[in-house]
Amino acid sequence: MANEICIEFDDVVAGYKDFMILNKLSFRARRGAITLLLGPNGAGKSTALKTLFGLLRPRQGRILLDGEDIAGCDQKTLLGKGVAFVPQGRNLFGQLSVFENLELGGITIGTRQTHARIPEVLALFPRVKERLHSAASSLSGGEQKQLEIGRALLLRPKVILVDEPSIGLSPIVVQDVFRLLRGLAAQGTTVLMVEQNVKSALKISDEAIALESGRLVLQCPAAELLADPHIERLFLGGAAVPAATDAVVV
Ligand SMILES: Nc1ncnc2c1ncn2[C@@H]1O[C@H](COP(=O)(O)OP(=O)(O)OP(=O)(O)O)[C@@H](O)[C@H]1O
Repeated sequence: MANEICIEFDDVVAGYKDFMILNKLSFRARRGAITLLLGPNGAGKSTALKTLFGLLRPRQGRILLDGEDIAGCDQKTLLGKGVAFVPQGRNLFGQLSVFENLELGGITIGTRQTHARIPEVLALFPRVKERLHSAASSLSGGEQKQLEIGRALLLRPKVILVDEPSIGLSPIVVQDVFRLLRGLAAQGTTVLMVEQNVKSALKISDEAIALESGRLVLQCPAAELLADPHIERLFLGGAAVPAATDAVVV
């Protein structure tokens, strides 16, 4: 199971209006692993997640989920297939309570099932649980991010897409969020993450994928990239590729 491919991008071209951001992007992500998307600003990392979640329709190429082409499916269909997305920034209904936000996360599975699953999600987040009837906006930034992830987990997704979860969080809280993602992966959830906090994210990731101008420039084990003394160069917009020994350089 550890080496099964869960997600595959195969020559995906996608963008906004006539401006293509992903230029024949191909990569694979293993089931139960954390795959980290890296690269300079504007490389297309968030666009890759959005395209996978059906927010952009690919102009070309295939996106396979467990071997099935899901390119162009809408979000409801994707949620039904077990794909959840935690976008960048704040995505809660601030005036609604924690509980009400969780209820909205279960809209596709019905009230009964949602209510049955809320306790299992809250068990992961004791601090959020204590604030169940408070307005979501009154939670700390870290608690809000945990609630967003919890809302996504209500659907018991097999794939979770997480875009820059550490933004605005203190280093300790970031570690909590990362530990949670690590725990989900250990239970078999496939995690695809974009994160600017590169070194911390590599420490909890299994695989690193670097994009540049919407193309794959490097795929290698996260630990190898972390050990590379030239790692910084990848994130300063240059085309430099570190000399990780097992790296697949495209
Ligand atoms: N809604 C949009 N309409 C038009 N262009 C967009 C839109 N969203 C993103 N872009 C452009 O697409 C390019 C890739 O953006 P994307 O957010 O995927 O990059 P990224 O690799 O995630 O970068 P960052 O690290 O800065 O978040 C950028 O040039 C961006 O300006």
